[in-house]
Amino acid sequence: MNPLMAPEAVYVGHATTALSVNINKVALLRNTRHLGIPSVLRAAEQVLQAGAQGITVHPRPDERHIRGTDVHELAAMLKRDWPAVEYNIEGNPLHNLMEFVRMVRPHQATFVPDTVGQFTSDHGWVLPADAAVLKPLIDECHALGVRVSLFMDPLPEAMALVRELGADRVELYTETYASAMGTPDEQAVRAQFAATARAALAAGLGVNAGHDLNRENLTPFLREVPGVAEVSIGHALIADALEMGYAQTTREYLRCIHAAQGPATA
Ligand SMILES: CC(=O)[C@@H](O)[C@H](O)COP(=O)(O)O
Ligand SMILES: NCC(=O)COP(=O)(O)O
Repeated sequence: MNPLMAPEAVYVGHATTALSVNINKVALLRNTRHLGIPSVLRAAEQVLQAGAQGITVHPRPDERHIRGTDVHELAAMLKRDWPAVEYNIEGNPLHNLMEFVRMVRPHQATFVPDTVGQFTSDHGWVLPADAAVLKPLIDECHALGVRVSLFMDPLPEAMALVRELGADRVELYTETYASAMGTPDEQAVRAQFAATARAALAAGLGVNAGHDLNRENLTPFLREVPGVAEVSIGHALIADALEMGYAQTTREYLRCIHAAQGPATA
C-alpha cells in the first residue's frame, strides 16, 4: 500500500507532541533567485534527520514560497525515503488545496480559510456559517484516505461543531497566544487555549497547534494545553536555523517540546 494513503495507520505516533516543520520560508528565500538554493528538499531531509516527525507546507495560490512542483517533489521524497513521516499540506480547500490532496494524498490536509494573496493566515473557520462548504470536502478527503484538520480560533464552543462536520482534528491558531506572551493577558489567553483543547478532546477531536510558535512560547503552551498531538512551526524555526543550522535548531525545538513534560522550573 502507498504509505501516503493511510493516514493514521502508518503515522509513527509519539507519546509526546510531534514536531512538523513548515518549510515555506526556505522556499521564499529560494524564490528570490533562479538557482534552486536553498533547497526545500534538503531542508526537509535535514530537519527529519535531526528528529522532526513531520513536514508541513502551505502552498499559496500565488506560489510566493512553496510551489506546486515542491509539493510533488516532497511527496516523492517522503514516500521513497521517509515513509513513516507525516506530510501535512495546508491551504484553502476552496482554492488550490484539493488539487494537491487529490494528487498527493498526504497524511493530513489542514483546511485554512485564507483569501487569495493573504499576507499570512490570521483567523480560523467560522462555524456553523462555513459548515455547508466544508462538509463535502472533508468527506472527499476521507474517501481519499486523508486526515482533515480545521484551522480554528480558540473557541471551546466551536469544537463540537467541528466534530459534527466530521473533521478529525483542529489546528488551534496560536498567533493570539504568541502576541500575548509577556503581557498581562498571557495566562488568560493560554487558559483559553487549554479550555479549547479540552473541549476538542472531549468532542473526540485530535488537537494540533500552530502559528508564531517559537522557542520561548512553546514549552509553556504545551505545559498547560492538554493533549496536543502536533505543532507545526515554520517562520521562527527557519529564522533560528539561519543562525544555528537546521539540525541544531530542530533539536532545540524538540527539547522545548520534551521540556513541557518535565517539572516547571522557576
Ligand atoms: C496556517 C498557518 O498558520 C500557517 O500555514 C501559516 O499561515 C504559514 O503561512 P505563511 O508561511 O505563508 O505565513
Ligand atoms: N500551521 C502553522 C504552520 O505551519 C507554521 O506557522 P508559522 O510557524 O510559520 O507561523
